[in-house]
Amino acid sequence: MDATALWQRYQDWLYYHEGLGFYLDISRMRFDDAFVESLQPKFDKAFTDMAELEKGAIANPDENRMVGHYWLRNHTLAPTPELQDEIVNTLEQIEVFAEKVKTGGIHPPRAQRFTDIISIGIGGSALGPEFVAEALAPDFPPLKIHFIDNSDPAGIDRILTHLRNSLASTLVLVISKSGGTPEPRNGMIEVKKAYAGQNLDFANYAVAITSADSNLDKLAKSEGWMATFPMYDWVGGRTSELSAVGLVPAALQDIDVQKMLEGAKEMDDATRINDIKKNPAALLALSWYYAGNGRGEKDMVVLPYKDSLCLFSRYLQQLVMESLGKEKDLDGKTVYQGIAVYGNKGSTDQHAYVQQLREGVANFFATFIEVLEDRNGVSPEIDPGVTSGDYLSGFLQGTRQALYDNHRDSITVTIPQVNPRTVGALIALYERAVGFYGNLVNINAYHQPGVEAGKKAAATILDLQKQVVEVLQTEKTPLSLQEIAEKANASDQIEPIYKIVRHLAANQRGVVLDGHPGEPGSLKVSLS
Ligand SMILES: O=P(O)(O)OC[C@H]1O[C@](O)(CO)[C@@H](O)[C@@H]1O
Repeated sequence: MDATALWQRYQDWLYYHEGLGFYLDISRMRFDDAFVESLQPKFDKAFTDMAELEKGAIANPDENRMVGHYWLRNHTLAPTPELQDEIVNTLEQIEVFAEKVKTGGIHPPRAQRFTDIISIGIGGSALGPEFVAEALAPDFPPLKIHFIDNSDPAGIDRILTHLRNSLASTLVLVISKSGGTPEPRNGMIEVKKAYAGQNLDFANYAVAITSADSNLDKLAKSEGWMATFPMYDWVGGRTSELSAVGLVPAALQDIDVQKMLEGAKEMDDATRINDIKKNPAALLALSWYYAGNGRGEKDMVVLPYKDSLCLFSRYLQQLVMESLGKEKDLDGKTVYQGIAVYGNKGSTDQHAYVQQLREGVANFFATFIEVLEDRNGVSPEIDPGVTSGDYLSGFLQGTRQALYDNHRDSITVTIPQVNPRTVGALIALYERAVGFYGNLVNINAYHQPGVEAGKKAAATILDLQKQVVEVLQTEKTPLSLQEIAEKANASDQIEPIYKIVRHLAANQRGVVLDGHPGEPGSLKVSLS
């Protein structure tokens, strides 16, 4: 296509949202009108199903749940007065609590103010708050946030070491919808021990965000934690950023949560329009479908050209891949659906993997996220008449062009500024696009059965570890791996047993390995 035709295509397909100053450009996706027409029936169904979902239909049939994250930013849409009240009341509670903490009305026993937050959670209970903190927290927030989002002891130590002199003024958020996920539980227990180590009563510092009656909820209530905020069963973890999960940490950092909700609501309104061309989420879903033939054949590379948005790709990784990565479709047919997502930020990635994008295997489509405002204030000139922001903008245009010239498609999302409204809008846009795409390919985008398999396997390993230790305690003489396996009634588990004892031996857990490390079969295992 020549430059004139491309310019025309750009104008024909450009979506612009006036209220948000938001643009979506899908002109560099090479679909034609016939393709759009062919998807129209699928979109008709997607629009109808989405409307039903918003009215409270059981859109997550496997878990028998409603899917209501859209109600969080417009409570009047929630299907019952009780739900509507709950949404309004929780938001009010969050704002009142955050204000009191920030102004010292609620303060720790031995300090005038809370200065820091440790936020403990994983997956949807971490990625949104991490993304939003990076994107929107002021340079000098009233409370500085630190995240424990794993069961990595060294990672936990790092945070606790940084905070060892300010633990007495650090508020702990424990975020877990189910209240039973092992990683946040481990983090919470370790952090609790650190407080006890400084003679601080953890309950005076801890806040739970979880579902009613979960183990975490019960613990928080029985120990009299500072506060608890609810997670609802109709909000999935990966769409929970605009529930208490994201709003509590955001409000504590002085991020305008009302504006985030406002931006999301405006985007929700825009993505409720039943016309593909006038609906930015439909345009995204259409582009994804086109790129990967509705089978996820191409990866989504997300390139925000703004440092503060660098966690957007990680956030989207869960939203897209946990939602769309499914073995079975809604009819029980094996489909192996999904779209792989990765990315970091431009132009940094130009000096990392863009080489492959431009010239290597063409198994992706790019999404550029462009921010019109370079910085708050005037930029100095780097060269006569040129700023670093001009460079960044040029790099984006250049990479987009270079990819297109080599038959690599791209989408460009443009926002005027990184602010609470535009971030709320981006979150809402992708939530809806994922919902539409799930519908187009006929999968349940709201469950995650695959994650359970890994969790069960991990639990089995921990049970096996207990058995192995019992065998070693009973036997008292060095044993081969084979002997341990037989005595533990786990003859088919020699390799996991080897990994268990090697890990214990590496961590001063009283296990000794004799023999050549490179020949695991020769090892004798005993307790020291
Ligand atoms: O908030 P929870 O219940 O601790 O779950 C954390 C994450 O674990 C998952 O259930 C599975 O990884 C995610 O969907 C969720 O965001």
